[in-house]
Amino acid sequence: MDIVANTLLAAGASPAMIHSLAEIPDFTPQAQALCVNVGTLSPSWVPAMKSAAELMVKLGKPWVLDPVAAGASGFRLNACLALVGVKPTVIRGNGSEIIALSSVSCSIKGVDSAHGSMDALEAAKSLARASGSIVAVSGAVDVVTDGNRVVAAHNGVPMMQKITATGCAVTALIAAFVALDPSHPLEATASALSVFCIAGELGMDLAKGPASLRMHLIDSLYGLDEAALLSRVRITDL
Ligand SMILES: Nc1ncnc2c1ncn2[C@@H]1O[C@H](COP(=O)(O)OP(=O)(O)OP(=O)(O)O)[C@@H](O)[C@H]1O
Ligand SMILES: Cc1ncsc1CCO
Ligand SMILES: [Mg+2]
Repeated sequence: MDIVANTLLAAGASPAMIHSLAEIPDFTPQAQALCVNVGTLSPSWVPAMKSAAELMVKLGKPWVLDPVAAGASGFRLNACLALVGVKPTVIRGNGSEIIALSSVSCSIKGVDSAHGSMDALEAAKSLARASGSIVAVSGAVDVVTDGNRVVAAHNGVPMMQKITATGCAVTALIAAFVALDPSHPLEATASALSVFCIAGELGMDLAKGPASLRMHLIDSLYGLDEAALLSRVRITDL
């Protein structure tokens, strides 16, 4: 929750971390986008997540799902599948999570991925077609698809995997980007992944290891300007 909220603040967005079902009717209509993250899921949170997602759909606003460790337990997988049924605008996971959600058999080793993003490309396309969501798979190359078109975002550094919840943070950043451009969710998703990964590259130039990268990534995101972005961004069609 810390790195997610601070990533959003550094990017100029305004985070609010909400769990209680009692607050959904008052709070959700004020949000321009919703990010649902099942990382530390407990049973009482599931109705709040579903209710918030349903309200966003009713209001015609975007919502984004991070299916953390989706295949690691039946409880998580069922909760994630129920949330996919509420039509997320975007689903962003690592390779193992997208493969699990797409019902292709796979082995899970916890919240980290045992699969590269390219291993999950076909799973991502079929999940996008079945759900109607944009599906993004993070990894050395981030892939984003609507089920037909596939784009790849090539920025980032491997050390980002050594900071917990960089994936969660970039999912929240995707929600912020989709809020600004709701009619282009694929482009907004690829852009958010690129921006976050370029901040990682700039941060890595100053970092000594994961803890200082975490700090420098957030500082670099805060200070990122158009010139640095345009000189580094690498998004291609696949
Ligand atoms: N090998 C890599 N090279 C470059 N960038 C990477 C690499 N691996 C991950 N990233 C970037 O790190 C960020 C987190 O992606 P990752 O796939 O590790 O998410 P995740 O497994 O869901 O992480 P978490 O569960 O800790 O939140 C993404 O922005 C991704 O682009
Ligand atoms: C380590 C961890 N456990 C539950 S959520 C989370 C953050 C990375 O997804
Ligand atoms: Mg994750």
